[in-house]
Amino acid sequence: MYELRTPVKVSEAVNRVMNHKKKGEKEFIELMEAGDRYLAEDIVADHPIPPFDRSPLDGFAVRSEDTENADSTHPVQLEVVETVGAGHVAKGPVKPGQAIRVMTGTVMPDNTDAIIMFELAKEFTQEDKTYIEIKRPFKAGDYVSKKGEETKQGEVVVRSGTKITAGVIAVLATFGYHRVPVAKKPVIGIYATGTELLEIDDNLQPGKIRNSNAYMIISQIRQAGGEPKYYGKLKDDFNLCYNAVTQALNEVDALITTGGVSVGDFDFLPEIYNRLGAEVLFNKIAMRPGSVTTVADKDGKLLFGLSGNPSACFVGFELYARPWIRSYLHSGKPYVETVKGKLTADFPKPNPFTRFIRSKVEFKEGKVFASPVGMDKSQVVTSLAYTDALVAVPGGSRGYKSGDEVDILLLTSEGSENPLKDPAKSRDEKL
Ligand SMILES: Nc1nc2c(c(=O)[nH]1)N[C@H]1C(S)=C(S)[C@@H](COP(=O)(O)OP(=O)(O)OC[C@H]3O[C@@H](n4cnc5c(N)ncnc54)[C@H](O)[C@@H]3O)O[C@H]1N2
Ligand code: MOO
Ligand SMILES: [Mg+2]
Repeated sequence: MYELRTPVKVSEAVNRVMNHKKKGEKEFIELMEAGDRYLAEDIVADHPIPPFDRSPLDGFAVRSEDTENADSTHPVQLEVVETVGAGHVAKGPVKPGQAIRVMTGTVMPDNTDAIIMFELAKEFTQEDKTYIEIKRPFKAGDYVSKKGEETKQGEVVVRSGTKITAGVIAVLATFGYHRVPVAKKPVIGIYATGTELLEIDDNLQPGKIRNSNAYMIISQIRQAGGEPKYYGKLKDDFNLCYNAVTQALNEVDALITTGGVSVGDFDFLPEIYNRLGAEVLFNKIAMRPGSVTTVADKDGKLLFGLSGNPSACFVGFELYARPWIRSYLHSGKPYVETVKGKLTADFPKPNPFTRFIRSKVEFKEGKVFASPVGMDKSQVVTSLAYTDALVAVPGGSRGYKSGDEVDILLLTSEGSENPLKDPAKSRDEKL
């Protein structure tokens, strides 16, 4: 006899998982290794940017008051007394009637307050001295890049929980972070269960299939920012599975299993959670695929029991494991980002439960479009190759037509601060 399970809504299942979220510790790593990690501290400017008044152009640094009366009929001539490149500091202060030739990035010489770009100054030589002629006045501050105009000292420039992109790396380097405070990656164990599973280099045999889920999950964990620890595959044998799960739990921050979580005679995960005394957060979700997704907590460690069906396994990971991993990484945007967009094809199947249709997203002329990819069944693996979005359609709907507005979950976006909502029925379906 199998137990009757009570399905929870998708949003409720996400909530229950996130009620058990944990924040990873902080660790310091080399800047060169920090790409795609998550900041574990606010980055505060310990100096202004720019750190000094500087020239944003190749030109001449002048005292603006010397140019006050310049016009095309009464040009002003200034003697060029020095040439300074970026990285150098002018030797002396500029006296009335003098100018200094400076390159882009050079600190403003003392007494100068304006920059005249090369193109606006006529240069000439007279008796071994160089002069410039200017035919218009310049104001104090003209073309000067002011100290702190970009960032003031003490400003928070990047918030803790931000994913470290190339741009963040530039900021970290600017402020001298050769060691970067990042959130420690959660170690996520993976076990694939199923007597039918072959290694990927095995030839097919009657009744057997290759284990694709484990490798898919490893990749999903990496993309979410976690550290996968692959333990291999297990035959459907209760004691073998129970011991393996118990052992692995000692070594990981969370454990993902695939398969064996439904109501079949050889689906042992439910009894394993029971025997472990784990708190089962839910064991049925009102969604397809992935209705059997089960999550349990054993002494503060989460066990994600993902379905054996590849598409159900994929979706279960994205909806429940990914936000947990992202919040472990301190991400301020742990949830999957949802946008409104249009379906590009009919999806005539009625939906008793919320359905996540594997899709490919496109942005055209400022609008978002999602095209379902391939067969929409839990068992399917090949359509996953083209999936970068999920179209969420609500339970109880009659099916959808091309052009209908739907919720689109963007799997390659950094994420959202807003928890995933259950998709709402369209207005005409409610009538
Ligand atoms: N009587 C019922 N039967 C089933 C129900 C139900 O409610 N009542 N739910 C169905 C749904 S929905 C799903 S989803 C599956 C879930 O099954 P399990 O999570 O227990 O997974 P398995 O039984 O172990 O395998 C299912 C399927 O997936 C293949 N598989 C398993 N592991 C892998 C892997 N690592 N790589 C690739 N493919 C894998 C396996 O061979 C099976 O074909 O249960 C339904 N049944
Ligand atoms: O629980 Mo399922 O709907 O075939 O994945
Ligand atoms: Mg099963």
